[in-house]
Amino acid sequence: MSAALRNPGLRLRDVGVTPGAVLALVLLTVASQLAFLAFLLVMKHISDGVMDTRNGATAIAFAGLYALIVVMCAGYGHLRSAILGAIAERLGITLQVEALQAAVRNAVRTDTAQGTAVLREISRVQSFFANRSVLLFLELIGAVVAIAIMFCLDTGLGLFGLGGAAAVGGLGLLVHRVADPAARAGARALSDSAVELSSQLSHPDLVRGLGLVPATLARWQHRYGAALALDEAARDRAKAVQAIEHLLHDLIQMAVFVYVCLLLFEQAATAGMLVSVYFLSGNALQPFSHLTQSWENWSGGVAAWRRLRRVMRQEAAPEPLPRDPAAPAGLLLDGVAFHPPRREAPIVGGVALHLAPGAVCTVQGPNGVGKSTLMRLVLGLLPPTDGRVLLDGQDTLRCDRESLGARIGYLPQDVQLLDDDVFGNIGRGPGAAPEAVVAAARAAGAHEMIGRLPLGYQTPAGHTSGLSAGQRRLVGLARALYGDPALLVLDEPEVGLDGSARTEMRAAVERTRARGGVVLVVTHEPLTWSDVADIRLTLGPKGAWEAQSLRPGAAMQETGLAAH
Ligand SMILES: Nc1ncnc2c1ncn2[C@@H]1O[C@H](COP(=O)(O)OP(=O)(O)OP(=O)(O)O)[C@@H](O)[C@H]1O
Repeated sequence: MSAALRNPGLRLRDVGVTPGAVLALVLLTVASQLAFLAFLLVMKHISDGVMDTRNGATAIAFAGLYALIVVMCAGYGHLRSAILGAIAERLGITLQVEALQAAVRNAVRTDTAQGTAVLREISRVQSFFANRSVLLFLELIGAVVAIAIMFCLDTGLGLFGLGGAAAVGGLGLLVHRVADPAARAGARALSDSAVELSSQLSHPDLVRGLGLVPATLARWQHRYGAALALDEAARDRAKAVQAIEHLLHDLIQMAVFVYVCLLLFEQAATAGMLVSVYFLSGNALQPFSHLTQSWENWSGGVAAWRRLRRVMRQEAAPEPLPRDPAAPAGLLLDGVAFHPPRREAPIVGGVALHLAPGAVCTVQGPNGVGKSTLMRLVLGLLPPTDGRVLLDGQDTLRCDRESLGARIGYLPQDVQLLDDDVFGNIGRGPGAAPEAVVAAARAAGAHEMIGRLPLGYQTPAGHTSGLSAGQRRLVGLARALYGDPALLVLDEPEVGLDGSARTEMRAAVERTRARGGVVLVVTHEPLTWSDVADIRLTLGPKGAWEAQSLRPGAAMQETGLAAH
């Protein structure tokens, strides 16, 4: 597809990672490091000067200074978290709508549910920003400064700091190598067992009706038990290695302490230095003990961000095209083809057909031949691999979706009603004019049925509403007819409807034709529509198609008559 893209690329700046925010984070980290160094100086002065002079007022003043520095450090930390939290929130808000649309386009284009992975990527990037790992590099700078100060104080001390950081970092890497695969396997097994159970529970009638409950539960309990054991073993292993990590950390700090004690005995150090170096070594080691985990979060966050950018670039909304003034009125299928990658033959093979205003066309063919796919191409939900579809000259793919949506009525094969009441479903959202909703319901033959519902038009219609399949179909048809659409697409509309509902539906199609709308009906029952239809489009395997005029003078493009 060569459509120009509306979204050429997602930049970090668009989601709140502005130079100002980055500068604020750097300054806050530098400020908290300086506050930490000030804290060390205070500790040194209390230990060296005040202890010797035993001046109570100075001790109280230093204690006040100490409290101030602690409060400042907490304040800096809080501000940093607030900035990161705001970035994460803005990222979610900015991306959610566009990413959801990209996910839907991806799901329609690839015919898979992989599009939803986009939403997972967003929360992965969000949690990366909300997490301290994002500050890894800034904290490492703090640790390097701490080691440099240790070197300045004493070369041996510096070597202790450097060696300790390497040892803690190395152990962290080892811990990660040992504990991480097990933790992942445990988490995956738990999530798989939950997915399995919920997929079984989404067909409760089938599971209960066929007496599958005990077998389902036994299977799930077995899987869940195994997953739980795996998860617990991984946790135990992680706890054990974490304890070793803490021990090493404490041992290194203790070794530093003993080393400075020895310097103290040789009068090469002071008591103040002893206290300060203890804290300094903690600061030097701390980022290294989380290094592997933080690095993992970094690479995971960056990879998720890259995948997100790729999908959003690939699935960007096509740039709307202006109306083609040369195109005839009605619906024009201009050599529409769909040949997905990795399929030997096309599913839709270059259909060329013009349906003038007021034409009714039935679409038929064996199961799985591509009828619904053709309807999705017509509605602009699926980008064709070749050709285009124009409704009154407007490309149905490269268009403003909202204004085109208002000109289209679509009853899919599997009617989905939204989690709203009957009124909101027919009126396609809140704020619809009541007369237009009732007119659409009457046109669909659904008004009487809705009147018999306990809450009438206010009856909830979502998937837990308890409406019967036929009732849902009638509400779906009323939604399709709402606003007198210029194009009405009905995908196997007769399924599940009784005789009188079918008669109403045919009448609705005839009324649409009479007011100049184009109607496409996918059907396995051509006889039901034979006296209403003007044109018959028959699809065959490997993209073959044939269009046939059923009435003399029915509007159809000549080239559309050729069988491929
Ligand atoms: N986006 C897509 N990518 C790849 N293959 C697709 C895509 N959409 C549909 N298909 C495949 O095209 C084939 C035709 O499916 P379609 O639902 O259009 O058939 P149909 O004629 O409507 O069938 P039925 O009469 O059973 O409803 C199926 O094998 C389907 O998996």
